[in-house]
Amino acid sequence: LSPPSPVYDCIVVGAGIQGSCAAYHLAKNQRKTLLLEQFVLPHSRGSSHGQTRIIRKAYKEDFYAHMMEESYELWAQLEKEAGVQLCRQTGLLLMGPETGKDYQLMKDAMQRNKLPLVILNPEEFSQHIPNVNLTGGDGALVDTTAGVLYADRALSAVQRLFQVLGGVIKDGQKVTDIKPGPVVTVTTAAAVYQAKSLVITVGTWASKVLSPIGLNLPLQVLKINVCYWKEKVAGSYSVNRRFPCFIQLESQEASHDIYGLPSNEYPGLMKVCYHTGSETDPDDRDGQTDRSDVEILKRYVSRCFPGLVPVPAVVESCMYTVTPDLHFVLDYHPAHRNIVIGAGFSGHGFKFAPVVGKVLYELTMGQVPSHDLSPFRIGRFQPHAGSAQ
Ligand SMILES: Cc1cc2nc3c(=O)[nH]c(=O)nc-3n(C[C@H](O)[C@H](O)[C@H](O)COP(=O)(O)OP(=O)(O)OC[C@H]3O[C@@H](n4cnc5c(N)ncnc54)[C@H](O)[C@@H]3O)c2cc1C
Ligand SMILES: O=C(O)[C@@H]1CCCC=N1
Repeated sequence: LSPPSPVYDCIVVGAGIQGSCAAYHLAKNQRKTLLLEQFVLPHSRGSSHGQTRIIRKAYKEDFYAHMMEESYELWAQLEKEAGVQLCRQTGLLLMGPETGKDYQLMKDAMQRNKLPLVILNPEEFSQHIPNVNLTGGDGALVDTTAGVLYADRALSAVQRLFQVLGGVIKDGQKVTDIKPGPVVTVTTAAAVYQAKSLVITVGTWASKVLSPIGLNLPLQVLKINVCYWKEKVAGSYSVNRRFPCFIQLESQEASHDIYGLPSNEYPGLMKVCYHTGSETDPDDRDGQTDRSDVEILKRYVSRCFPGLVPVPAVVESCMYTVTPDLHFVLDYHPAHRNIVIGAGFSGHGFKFAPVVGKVLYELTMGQVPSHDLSPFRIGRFQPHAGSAQ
């Protein structure tokens, strides 16, 4: 007979970057914590895999800019604790119609928040960034604080730190049942676990996990084709030459943003992606084969990045979980205050993970969260539901 499982202070379901960061903060604050993951780690079936993500303070909403102030500090602390480099500063080039709403809002917010930025006029642009064609009428600015986050490395570093702090990870254990109560009971195929509180951070599986416990959120799951493009001259868009990350707003080709990161993980290949995709079931991601976004990217790359071969050399897959307003969900379950949810990261959540982990920990402890969580409340979808302060 195996000994009964202990009652944990907290169980975190889902070991992507958000759940792993929440687990890390719990363990750091002496909470006896279990992190459950359905797949054997590491895996590439969710949203946190792949080698790179953009980190930036350039946001049109002040609340994101404020959260990023702390997130940068927490990433630096994690780098120190883990003894590995997780961020590399390259700057972020933002391009978009000078008179367009998004470009103006972003520029205004950066100036309002006194973020370091450099505005480039067309002459300065072609002098400093000769291998990109700036569209006529587009403004260009650089968020100099921005750069590349090493995603896979960050995820394994956080999970390792969590274990060093005494946390327990059980992978290959899909949670199949959650019984709410003062002590929450969580069932996997292998075992039954109990905890005083539960954090649910299951990425694109959120609807599947939350609806059996009475919560239906308006989340859409999108498959993203992650495209890498070959440099005609190897190294011309390389991180080693400090080529910046970029975001293109309102391009001629696309109704959604296009973004890219310098060549890095696959030398000679630059990552350029479309910030949307086609709806999918997370358990059948590879069954979604729509590539209309790649056609949009080919036209954009051909026009604006003349130093790249305008056909992707590598296409990988990832998924977004998108809310109607593109803001996250960080809140208590409306009916169970000891169940805390982090979901709907809408394709831009990685850079916030240390601060998301911290506020999920604070909600679990019933503490006043260190950031205003009103933009992230479940009640914005369900006006009568209760929510975080
Ligand atoms: C192509 C792409 C580019 C992106 N670019 C950026 C960027 O530049 N900057 C940025 O900040 N963000 C970016 N993002 C967004 C960012 O990567 C995500 O917001 C973040 O990774 C979401 O993490 P998560 O932990 O919520 O989800 P996930 O990483 O998917 O983690 C959820 C985990 O829960 C597990 N799980 C699910 N159901 C169960 C269950 N029943 N039992 C046990 N475990 C379960 C899953 O297997 C998974 O491991 C990008 C995302 C993609 C896809
Ligand atoms: O979050 C980010 O910075 C990137 C780039 C813009 C679109 C989504 N992810």
